[in-house]
Amino acid sequence: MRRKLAAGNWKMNGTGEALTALEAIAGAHPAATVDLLICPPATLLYRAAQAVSGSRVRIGGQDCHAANAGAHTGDISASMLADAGASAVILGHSERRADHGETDAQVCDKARAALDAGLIAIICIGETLAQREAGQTLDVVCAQLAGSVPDGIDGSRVVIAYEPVWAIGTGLVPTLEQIAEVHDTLRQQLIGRFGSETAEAIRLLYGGSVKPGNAAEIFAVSNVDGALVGGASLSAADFSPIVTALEQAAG
Ligand SMILES: O=C[C@H](O)COP(=O)(O)O
Repeated sequence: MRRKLAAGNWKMNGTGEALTALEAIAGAHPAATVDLLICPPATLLYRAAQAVSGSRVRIGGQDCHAANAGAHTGDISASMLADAGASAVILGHSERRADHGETDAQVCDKARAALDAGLIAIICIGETLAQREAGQTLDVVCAQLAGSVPDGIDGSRVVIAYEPVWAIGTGLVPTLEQIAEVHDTLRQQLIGRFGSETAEAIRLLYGGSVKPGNAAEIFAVSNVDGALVGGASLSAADFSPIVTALEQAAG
């Protein structure tokens, strides 16, 4: 049985005072029945990990380099994230694919490095609006899935986040039928590649304008195992009701 996951991606938001929000999130769910993860900027990782120590909240990074160490100015390796207190890392977010030209092959290499460092790899995929309107959604996400997920994985340590690019930060959300179509297709693709046991252990998150007002209906969709939340993860007032909705969906 997959354990549901509410993950927050703070993106390039937050300095020291944001730890107050993190502590509020942790304090709101002292006995959470779902997994909770917040991914702050790298500058806050260590302090964030200290701040949630002893709580149900875990801390994650937003990217890592594929190499373990070396001459890569400005980059951070997966083992460095782990050393700072992270237990997971987001990889291949559409903002990194767009801003830094990350390819599926690079995301795959990063995921392998993350898994080797003992982190959970949260691999993001999703279509643009133009691709959606051209009827290419399933082809696009299946190609990203095939290219971004390494071979030989432990399914329990891999998370796929389906994030339609056009739904991120826009307030636009796919219909529940559209979410179900993609998530069901992803599950079938994973079963075909890895077999049922591994594929059924992989959690599939939906991301893109998840808010307290739409979380419950999204969490009721088949093969939705949680959410990757951007803007609404920046405050306990917004994130906490999403966590509660996920706990209710978990039963
Ligand atoms: O990683 C998170 C996503 O990009 C979603 O962001 P959002 O909830 O602000 O739309």
